[in-house]
Amino acid sequence: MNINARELSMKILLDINKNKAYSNLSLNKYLVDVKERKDENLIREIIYGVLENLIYIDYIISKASKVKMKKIHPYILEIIRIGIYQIVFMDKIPESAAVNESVKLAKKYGHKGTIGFTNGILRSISREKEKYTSIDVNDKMKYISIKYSHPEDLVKIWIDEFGIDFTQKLCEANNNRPLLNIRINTLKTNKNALINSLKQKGIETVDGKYAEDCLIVKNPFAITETDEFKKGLFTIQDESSMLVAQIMNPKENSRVLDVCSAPGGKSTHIAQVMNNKGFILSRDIYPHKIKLIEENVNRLGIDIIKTEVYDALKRDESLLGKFDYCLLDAPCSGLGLIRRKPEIKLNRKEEDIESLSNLQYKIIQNVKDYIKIGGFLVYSTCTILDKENIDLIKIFLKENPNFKLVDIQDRIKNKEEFSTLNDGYIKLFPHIHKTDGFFIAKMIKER
Ligand SMILES: C[S@@+](CC[C@H](N)C(=O)[O-])C[C@H]1O[C@@H](n2cnc3c(N)ncnc32)[C@H](O)[C@@H]1O
Repeated sequence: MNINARELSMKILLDINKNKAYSNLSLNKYLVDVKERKDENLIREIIYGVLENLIYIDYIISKASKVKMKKIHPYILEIIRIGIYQIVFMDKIPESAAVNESVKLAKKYGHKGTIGFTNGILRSISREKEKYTSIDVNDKMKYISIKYSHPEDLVKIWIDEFGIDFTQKLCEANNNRPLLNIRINTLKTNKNALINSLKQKGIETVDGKYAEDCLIVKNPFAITETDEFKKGLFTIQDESSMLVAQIMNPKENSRVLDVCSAPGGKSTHIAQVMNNKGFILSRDIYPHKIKLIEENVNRLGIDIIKTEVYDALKRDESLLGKFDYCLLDAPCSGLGLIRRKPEIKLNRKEEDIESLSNLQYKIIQNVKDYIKIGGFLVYSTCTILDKENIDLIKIFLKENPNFKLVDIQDRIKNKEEFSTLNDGYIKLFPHIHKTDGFFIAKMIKER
Protein backbone atom coordinates (compact mmCIF):
# COMPACT_ATOMS: atom_id res chain seq x y z
CA MET A 1 0.00 0.00 0.00
CA ASN A 2 1.24 3.47 -0.80
CA ILE A 3 1.38 5.31 2.51
CA ASN A 4 1.24 9.05 2.99
CA ALA A 5 3.20 9.39 6.24
CA ARG A 6 1.83 12.85 7.02
CA GLU A 7 -1.76 11.83 6.37
CA LEU A 8 -1.41 8.84 8.68
CA SER A 9 0.26 11.09 11.26
CA MET A 10 -2.76 13.40 11.07
CA LYS A 11 -5.10 10.48 11.79
CA ILE A 12 -2.98 9.25 14.69
CA LEU A 13 -2.80 12.72 16.23
CA LEU A 14 -6.58 13.07 15.95
CA ASP A 15 -6.93 9.72 17.71
CA ILE A 16 -4.64 10.85 20.54
CA ASN A 17 -5.70 14.48 20.91
CA LYS A 18 -9.43 14.07 20.25
CA ASN A 19 -10.21 10.51 21.34
CA LYS A 20 -7.57 10.53 24.13
CA ALA A 21 -5.95 7.34 22.79
CA TYR A 22 -2.53 6.36 24.18
CA SER A 23 0.28 7.28 21.78
CA ASN A 24 1.93 3.84 21.81
CA LEU A 25 -1.35 1.98 21.25
CA SER A 26 -2.53 4.33 18.53
CA LEU A 27 0.84 4.10 16.76
CA ASN A 28 0.77 0.30 16.92
CA LYS A 29 -2.76 0.27 15.50
CA TYR A 30 -2.01 2.55 12.55
CA LEU A 31 1.50 1.30 11.81
CA VAL A 32 0.30 -2.23 11.00
CA ASP A 33 -0.01 -1.33 7.30
CA VAL A 34 3.24 0.63 7.09
CA LYS A 35 5.88 -1.56 5.49
CA GLU A 36 8.69 0.90 4.77
CA ARG A 37 11.01 1.59 7.72
CA LYS A 38 11.56 5.19 6.56
CA ASP A 39 7.78 5.88 6.62
CA GLU A 40 7.50 4.37 10.09
CA ASN A 41 10.40 6.44 11.35
CA LEU A 42 8.95 9.65 9.93
CA ILE A 43 5.53 8.93 11.45
CA ARG A 44 7.02 8.19 14.88
CA GLU A 45 9.18 11.31 14.70
CA ILE A 46 6.16 13.46 13.80
CA ILE A 47 3.83 11.98 16.44
CA TYR A 48 6.27 12.18 19.34
CA GLY A 49 7.65 15.50 18.14
CA VAL A 50 4.22 17.14 17.86
CA LEU A 51 3.04 15.77 21.23
CA GLU A 52 6.24 16.77 23.01
CA ASN A 53 5.98 20.30 21.63
CA LEU A 54 2.21 20.66 21.40
CA ILE A 55 1.76 23.68 23.68
CA TYR A 56 4.65 25.50 22.00
CA ILE A 57 3.31 24.67 18.54
CA ASP A 58 -0.16 25.90 19.51
CA TYR A 59 1.41 29.07 20.90
CA ILE A 60 3.07 29.63 17.50
CA ILE A 61 -0.27 29.03 15.76
CA SER A 62 -2.02 31.50 18.06
CA LYS A 63 0.59 34.13 17.17
CA ALA A 64 0.24 33.53 13.43
CA SER A 65 -3.51 32.96 13.12
CA LYS A 66 -6.36 35.43 13.11
CA VAL A 67 -8.78 32.55 13.67
CA LYS A 68 -9.13 31.39 17.30
CA MET A 69 -7.65 27.94 17.99
CA LYS A 70 -11.05 26.55 19.00
CA LYS A 71 -12.53 27.56 15.66
CA ILE A 72 -9.94 25.72 13.57
CA HIS A 73 -11.29 22.44 12.20
CA PRO A 74 -9.63 19.50 14.04
CA TYR A 75 -8.23 17.97 10.80
CA ILE A 76 -6.79 21.28 9.66
CA LEU A 77 -5.37 21.94 13.12
CA GLU A 78 -3.45 18.65 13.07
CA ILE A 79 -2.23 19.32 9.51
CA ILE A 80 -0.92 22.73 10.59
CA ARG A 81 0.69 21.32 13.74
CA ILE A 82 2.50 18.69 11.66
CA GLY A 83 3.60 21.38 9.20
CA ILE A 84 4.95 23.61 11.99
CA TYR A 85 6.76 20.70 13.62
CA GLN A 86 8.61 20.04 10.37
CA ILE A 87 9.41 23.71 9.75
CA VAL A 88 10.53 24.64 13.28
CA PHE A 89 11.88 21.44 14.82
CA MET A 90 13.10 19.19 12.00
CA ASP A 91 16.09 20.05 9.89
CA LYS A 92 16.04 17.17 7.43
CA ILE A 93 12.86 18.25 5.63
CA PRO A 94 13.01 21.27 3.29
CA GLU A 95 10.55 23.89 4.52
CA SER A 96 8.96 24.21 1.09
CA ALA A 97 8.19 20.48 1.12
CA ALA A 98 6.67 20.78 4.61
CA VAL A 99 4.38 23.59 3.40
CA ASN A 100 3.45 21.93 0.10
CA GLU A 101 2.65 18.55 1.68
CA SER A 102 0.48 20.25 4.30
CA VAL A 103 -1.41 22.22 1.69
CA LYS A 104 -1.99 19.00 -0.31
CA LEU A 105 -3.54 17.45 2.79
CA ALA A 106 -5.65 20.55 3.42
CA LYS A 107 -6.96 20.16 -0.16
CA LYS A 108 -8.04 16.62 0.65
CA TYR A 109 -9.60 17.33 4.05
CA GLY A 110 -10.59 21.00 3.86
CA HIS A 111 -12.14 23.53 1.50
CA LYS A 112 -11.00 26.66 -0.32
CA GLY A 113 -10.89 28.77 2.85
CA THR A 114 -8.97 26.25 4.95
CA ILE A 115 -6.51 25.56 2.12
CA GLY A 116 -5.64 29.26 1.95
CA PHE A 117 -5.50 29.42 5.75
CA THR A 118 -3.06 26.48 5.99
CA ASN A 119 -0.91 27.86 3.21
CA GLY A 120 -0.88 31.38 4.68
CA ILE A 121 0.05 30.37 8.23
CA LEU A 122 2.79 27.95 7.27
CA ARG A 123 4.36 30.33 4.74
CA SER A 124 4.35 33.18 7.28
CA ILE A 125 6.02 31.03 9.93
CA SER A 126 8.57 29.73 7.47
CA ARG A 127 9.37 33.27 6.32
CA GLU A 128 9.60 34.88 9.79
CA LYS A 129 10.55 32.02 12.07
CA GLU A 130 12.26 34.21 14.69
CA LYS A 131 9.17 36.36 15.10
CA TYR A 132 6.71 33.52 15.50
CA THR A 133 8.82 31.21 17.66
CA SER A 134 9.96 33.80 20.20
CA ILE A 135 8.20 33.36 23.54
CA ASP A 136 6.97 36.76 24.61
CA VAL A 137 6.14 36.22 28.28
CA ASN A 138 7.91 37.43 31.43
CA ASP A 139 6.40 34.99 33.90
CA LYS A 140 8.86 32.09 34.39
CA MET A 141 6.10 29.53 34.98
CA LYS A 142 4.36 30.50 31.74
CA TYR A 143 7.70 30.50 29.91
CA ILE A 144 8.54 26.95 31.05
CA SER A 145 5.02 25.84 30.19
CA ILE A 146 5.30 27.09 26.58
CA LYS A 147 8.97 26.36 25.92
CA TYR A 148 8.78 22.72 27.09
CA SER A 149 5.05 22.22 26.40
CA HIS A 150 3.90 21.21 29.86
CA PRO A 151 0.51 22.57 31.01
CA GLU A 152 0.73 25.53 33.41
CA ASP A 153 -1.08 23.64 36.20
CA LEU A 154 1.50 20.88 36.11
CA VAL A 155 4.43 23.30 35.98
CA LYS A 156 2.98 25.12 38.98
CA ILE A 157 2.64 21.91 41.02
CA TRP A 158 6.25 20.99 40.22
CA ILE A 159 7.61 24.46 40.95
CA ASP A 160 5.86 24.35 44.33
CA GLU A 161 7.37 20.94 45.06
CA PHE A 162 10.82 21.13 43.43
CA GLY A 163 11.59 24.81 42.68
CA ILE A 164 12.02 26.62 39.35
CA ASP A 165 15.44 25.38 38.18
CA PHE A 166 14.68 21.74 38.94
CA THR A 167 11.31 22.00 37.17
CA GLN A 168 12.85 23.58 34.08
CA LYS A 169 15.46 20.82 33.80
CA LEU A 170 12.86 18.15 34.43
CA CYS A 171 10.52 19.53 31.73
CA GLU A 172 13.42 19.76 29.28
CA ALA A 173 14.46 16.15 29.98
CA ASN A 174 10.87 14.99 29.56
CA ASN A 175 11.10 16.02 25.91
CA ASN A 176 14.14 13.81 25.30
CA ARG A 177 13.61 10.32 23.95
CA PRO A 178 14.58 7.61 26.46
CA LEU A 179 17.49 5.27 25.83
CA LEU A 180 16.55 1.66 25.23
CA ASN A 181 17.36 -0.41 28.33
CA ILE A 182 17.33 -4.19 28.35
CA ARG A 183 17.39 -6.60 31.28
CA ILE A 184 19.70 -9.58 31.00
CA ASN A 185 17.78 -12.76 31.78
CA THR A 186 20.30 -14.38 34.11
CA LEU A 187 18.21 -17.56 34.15
CA LYS A 188 19.22 -18.20 30.53
CA THR A 189 22.46 -16.31 29.91
CA ASN A 190 25.03 -14.07 31.53
CA LYS A 191 26.12 -10.51 30.89
CA ASN A 192 29.26 -11.21 28.83
CA ALA A 193 27.60 -13.84 26.67
CA LEU A 194 24.69 -11.53 25.86
CA ILE A 195 26.91 -8.52 25.19
CA ASN A 196 29.01 -10.60 22.78
CA SER A 197 26.17 -12.19 20.90
CA LEU A 198 24.43 -8.81 20.44
CA LYS A 199 27.75 -7.31 19.35
CA GLN A 200 28.07 -9.90 16.61
CA LYS A 201 24.79 -8.56 15.21
CA GLY A 202 26.11 -5.01 15.33
CA ILE A 203 24.12 -4.12 18.48
CA GLU A 204 26.35 -2.17 20.87
CA THR A 205 25.57 -1.93 24.58
CA VAL A 206 26.99 -0.31 27.69
CA ASP A 207 26.40 -1.20 31.33
CA GLY A 208 23.50 0.37 33.19
CA LYS A 209 24.48 2.82 35.89
CA TYR A 210 22.45 1.56 38.83
CA ALA A 211 20.97 -1.86 38.08
CA GLU A 212 23.16 -4.99 37.92
CA ASP A 213 21.10 -6.62 35.15
CA CYS A 214 20.78 -3.56 32.93
CA LEU A 215 22.37 -2.95 29.53
CA ILE A 216 21.81 0.27 27.63
CA VAL A 217 21.52 -0.25 23.88
CA LYS A 218 23.42 2.38 21.92
CA ASN A 219 21.90 1.67 18.51
CA PRO A 220 18.46 0.15 19.01
CA PHE A 221 17.07 -1.26 15.80
CA ALA A 222 14.40 -3.95 15.59
CA ILE A 223 15.73 -5.42 18.82
CA THR A 224 12.66 -7.59 19.38
CA GLU A 225 13.33 -9.29 16.02
CA THR A 226 16.63 -10.74 17.27
CA ASP A 227 17.01 -14.43 18.18
CA GLU A 228 18.30 -13.31 21.57
CA PHE A 229 14.98 -11.62 22.33
CA LYS A 230 12.88 -14.45 20.93
CA LYS A 231 14.84 -16.99 23.00
CA GLY A 232 14.21 -14.91 26.12
CA LEU A 233 17.84 -13.96 26.79
CA PHE A 234 16.70 -10.46 27.65
CA THR A 235 13.63 -8.36 28.11
CA ILE A 236 12.93 -4.66 27.63
CA GLN A 237 12.62 -2.68 30.86
CA ASP A 238 13.68 0.73 32.08
CA GLU A 239 16.62 0.68 34.48
CA SER A 240 14.57 2.43 37.18
CA SER A 241 12.05 -0.39 37.13
CA MET A 242 14.82 -3.01 37.41
CA LEU A 243 15.77 -1.52 40.76
CA VAL A 244 12.56 -2.83 42.32
CA ALA A 245 13.59 -6.51 42.33
CA GLN A 246 17.18 -5.51 43.06
CA ILE A 247 16.07 -3.58 46.15
CA MET A 248 13.52 -6.19 47.21
CA ASN A 249 16.31 -8.79 46.95
CA PRO A 250 14.10 -11.81 47.76
CA LYS A 251 15.82 -15.00 48.90
CA GLU A 252 15.54 -18.25 46.96
CA ASN A 253 12.58 -20.39 48.02
CA SER A 254 10.65 -17.51 49.51
CA ARG A 255 7.00 -16.63 48.82
CA VAL A 256 6.29 -13.38 47.00
CA LEU A 257 3.01 -11.62 46.25
CA ASP A 258 2.86 -9.00 43.46
CA VAL A 259 -0.59 -7.42 43.65
CA CYS A 260 -0.50 -5.12 40.58
CA SER A 261 1.80 -7.12 38.37
CA ALA A 262 0.88 -6.86 34.68
CA PRO A 263 2.62 -7.04 32.24
CA GLY A 264 5.03 -8.76 34.59
CA GLY A 265 8.23 -6.74 34.23
CA LYS A 266 8.94 -6.79 37.95
CA SER A 267 7.46 -10.23 38.75
CA THR A 268 9.70 -11.87 36.15
CA HIS A 269 12.72 -10.01 37.46
CA ILE A 270 11.88 -11.11 41.01
CA ALA A 271 11.78 -14.71 39.73
CA GLN A 272 15.21 -14.14 38.23
CA VAL A 273 16.64 -12.84 41.52
CA MET A 274 15.17 -15.94 43.23
CA ASN A 275 16.91 -18.16 40.67
CA ASN A 276 13.52 -19.51 39.63
CA LYS A 277 13.13 -21.18 43.05
CA GLY A 278 10.22 -20.48 45.38
CA PHE A 279 6.75 -19.11 44.62
CA ILE A 280 5.40 -15.86 43.17
CA LEU A 281 1.72 -15.01 42.98
CA SER A 282 1.27 -12.33 40.31
CA ARG A 283 -2.13 -10.67 40.30
CA ASP A 284 -3.77 -7.93 38.28
CA ILE A 285 -7.30 -6.69 37.92
CA TYR A 286 -7.45 -7.01 34.10
CA PRO A 287 -7.66 -10.47 32.47
CA HIS A 288 -6.18 -9.25 29.14
CA LYS A 289 -3.14 -7.95 31.01
CA ILE A 290 -2.65 -11.25 32.84
CA LYS A 291 -2.10 -12.82 29.39
CA LEU A 292 0.85 -10.49 28.88
CA ILE A 293 2.47 -11.76 32.08
CA GLU A 294 2.06 -15.32 30.89
CA GLU A 295 3.69 -14.54 27.52
CA ASN A 296 6.67 -13.00 29.30
CA VAL A 297 6.92 -15.85 31.80
CA ASN A 298 7.00 -18.40 28.96
CA ARG A 299 9.54 -16.53 26.87
CA LEU A 300 11.83 -15.98 29.85
CA GLY A 301 11.65 -19.63 30.99
CA ILE A 302 10.17 -19.03 34.45
CA ASP A 303 8.30 -21.77 36.35
CA ILE A 304 7.54 -20.22 39.73
CA ILE A 305 4.97 -17.57 38.77
CA LYS A 306 1.28 -18.26 39.20
CA THR A 307 -1.01 -15.60 37.72
CA GLU A 308 -4.45 -14.62 38.96
CA VAL A 309 -7.04 -11.99 38.11
CA TYR A 310 -7.75 -10.28 41.42
CA ASP A 311 -8.70 -6.81 42.61
CA ALA A 312 -6.04 -5.60 45.04
CA LEU A 313 -8.69 -3.60 46.89
CA LYS A 314 -10.53 -6.79 47.85
CA ARG A 315 -9.45 -8.52 51.03
CA ASP A 316 -8.36 -12.14 50.51
CA GLU A 317 -8.65 -13.94 53.84
CA SER A 318 -6.87 -17.00 52.44
CA LEU A 319 -3.59 -15.08 52.00
CA LEU A 320 -3.28 -13.37 55.39
CA GLY A 321 0.25 -13.63 56.80
CA LYS A 322 1.40 -15.95 53.99
CA PHE A 323 4.13 -13.99 52.18
CA ASP A 324 7.77 -13.17 52.85
CA TYR A 325 7.71 -10.29 50.37
CA CYS A 326 4.93 -8.24 48.90
CA LEU A 327 5.24 -5.79 46.01
CA LEU A 328 2.77 -2.99 45.45
CA ASP A 329 3.79 -1.43 42.12
CA ALA A 330 0.85 0.88 42.31
CA PRO A 331 -1.36 2.32 39.56
CA CYS A 332 -0.21 5.95 39.49
CA SER A 333 -0.30 9.21 37.54
CA GLY A 334 2.67 8.04 35.42
CA LEU A 335 4.31 11.47 35.51
CA GLY A 336 7.68 9.74 35.41
CA LEU A 337 6.90 8.31 31.96
CA ILE A 338 6.39 11.52 29.98
CA ARG A 339 9.46 10.77 27.80
CA ARG A 340 7.68 7.62 26.58
CA LYS A 341 4.07 8.83 26.60
CA PRO A 342 4.08 12.60 26.09
CA GLU A 343 0.28 12.70 26.15
CA ILE A 344 0.45 12.04 29.91
CA LYS A 345 1.60 15.58 30.56
CA LEU A 346 -1.20 16.97 28.40
CA ASN A 347 -4.04 14.92 29.87
CA ARG A 348 -3.24 14.47 33.56
CA LYS A 349 -5.43 16.55 35.90
CA GLU A 350 -4.67 17.63 39.45
CA GLU A 351 -7.76 15.82 40.73
CA ASP A 352 -6.45 12.55 39.18
CA ILE A 353 -3.48 12.73 41.52
CA GLU A 354 -5.75 13.10 44.53
CA SER A 355 -7.92 10.13 43.56
CA LEU A 356 -4.91 7.95 42.63
CA SER A 357 -3.29 8.72 45.95
CA ASN A 358 -6.50 7.61 47.71
CA LEU A 359 -6.57 4.40 45.66
CA GLN A 360 -2.89 3.69 46.41
CA TYR A 361 -3.49 4.17 50.11
CA LYS A 362 -6.46 1.82 50.14
CA ILE A 363 -4.43 -0.84 48.33
CA ILE A 364 -1.40 -0.58 50.61
CA GLN A 365 -3.64 -0.80 53.69
CA ASN A 366 -5.20 -3.96 52.29
CA VAL A 367 -1.99 -5.59 51.18
CA LYS A 368 -0.01 -5.15 54.40
CA ASP A 369 -1.87 -8.03 56.07
CA TYR A 370 -0.63 -10.61 53.55
CA ILE A 371 2.93 -10.23 54.82
CA LYS A 372 4.45 -12.51 57.46
CA ILE A 373 6.03 -10.96 60.54
CA GLY A 374 9.65 -10.30 59.55
CA GLY A 375 8.58 -10.04 55.88
CA PHE A 376 9.04 -7.06 53.55
CA LEU A 377 6.75 -4.67 51.74
CA VAL A 378 8.07 -2.88 48.66
CA TYR A 379 6.08 0.07 47.32
CA SER A 380 6.91 1.59 43.93
CA THR A 381 5.46 3.97 41.35
CA CYS A 382 6.52 5.49 38.05
CA THR A 383 5.66 8.96 39.21
CA ILE A 384 7.53 11.77 40.92
CA LEU A 385 5.18 13.66 43.23
CA ASP A 386 5.58 13.04 46.96
CA LYS A 387 1.81 12.81 47.37
CA GLU A 388 1.81 9.43 45.59
CA ASN A 389 5.15 8.42 47.08
CA ILE A 390 6.96 9.28 50.30
CA ASP A 391 4.11 11.34 51.79
CA LEU A 392 1.82 8.35 51.39
CA ILE A 393 4.42 6.02 52.92
CA LYS A 394 4.86 8.35 55.90
CA ILE A 395 1.11 8.34 56.56
CA PHE A 396 1.11 4.54 56.19
CA LEU A 397 3.96 4.17 58.71
CA LYS A 398 2.20 6.44 61.18
CA GLU A 399 -0.92 4.31 61.03
CA ASN A 400 1.06 1.07 61.03
CA PRO A 401 3.91 1.43 63.52
CA ASN A 402 4.73 -2.28 63.11
CA PHE A 403 6.23 -1.37 59.69
CA LYS A 404 9.59 0.38 59.33
CA LEU A 405 11.61 1.61 56.35
CA VAL A 406 14.85 -0.38 56.00
CA ASP A 407 18.31 0.79 54.96
CA ILE A 408 18.88 -0.06 51.26
CA GLN A 409 22.44 1.32 50.96
CA ASP A 410 23.94 -1.92 49.70
CA ARG A 411 21.27 -2.49 47.03
CA ILE A 412 22.37 -0.09 44.30
CA LYS A 413 25.39 0.83 42.17
CA ASN A 414 26.58 4.47 42.25
CA LYS A 415 24.75 4.96 45.50
CA GLU A 416 26.20 8.43 46.04
CA GLU A 417 23.63 9.65 43.48
CA PHE A 418 20.82 8.92 45.96
CA SER A 419 20.60 10.81 49.24
CA THR A 420 17.76 8.82 50.82
CA LEU A 421 19.07 5.24 50.61
CA ASN A 422 19.63 4.84 54.33
CA ASP A 423 16.12 6.22 54.91
CA GLY A 424 14.79 3.25 52.94
CA TYR A 425 13.59 4.85 49.72
CA ILE A 426 14.79 6.34 46.43
CA LYS A 427 13.50 8.86 43.92
CA LEU A 428 14.71 8.87 40.31
CA PHE A 429 14.30 11.68 37.79
CA PRO A 430 14.84 11.81 34.00
CA HIS A 431 17.10 14.88 34.17
CA ILE A 432 19.26 13.51 37.00
CA HIS A 433 19.44 9.76 36.53
CA LYS A 434 18.51 9.57 32.82
CA THR A 435 15.83 7.03 33.71
CA ASP A 436 12.07 7.22 34.02
CA GLY A 437 10.84 9.16 37.03
CA PHE A 438 10.40 6.53 39.71
CA PHE A 439 9.96 5.88 43.43
CA ILE A 440 10.81 2.78 45.49
CA ALA A 441 10.47 2.24 49.25
CA LYS A 442 11.26 -0.93 51.21
CA MET A 443 9.70 -1.65 54.60
CA ILE A 444 9.91 -4.51 57.08
CA LYS A 445 6.92 -5.78 59.08
CA GLU A 446 8.47 -6.01 62.52
CA ARG A 447 5.52 -7.41 64.49
C1 LIG B 1 2.31 0.19 37.31
S1 LIG B 1 1.35 -1.01 36.60
C2 LIG B 1 2.18 -2.49 37.02
C3 LIG B 1 3.40 -2.81 36.21
C4 LIG B 1 3.99 -4.15 36.59
N1 LIG B 1 4.28 -4.23 37.99
C5 LIG B 1 5.25 -4.46 35.82
O1 LIG B 1 6.34 -4.29 36.33
O2 LIG B 1 5.14 -4.91 34.67
C6 LIG B 1 -0.03 -1.07 37.62
C7 LIG B 1 -0.95 -2.23 37.35
O3 LIG B 1 -2.00 -2.18 38.33
C8 LIG B 1 -3.13 -2.77 37.76
N2 LIG B 1 -4.27 -2.39 38.62
C9 LIG B 1 -4.95 -1.23 38.65
N3 LIG B 1 -5.90 -1.27 39.61
C10 LIG B 1 -5.80 -2.50 40.20
C11 LIG B 1 -6.50 -3.16 41.23
N4 LIG B 1 -7.51 -2.56 41.89
N5 LIG B 1 -6.14 -4.42 41.55
C12 LIG B 1 -5.13 -5.05 40.90
N6 LIG B 1 -4.44 -4.47 39.89
C13 LIG B 1 -4.76 -3.22 39.56
C14 LIG B 1 -3.14 -2.23 36.35
O4 LIG B 1 -3.87 -3.08 35.50
C15 LIG B 1 -1.65 -2.22 36.01
O5 LIG B 1 -1.30 -3.37 35.29
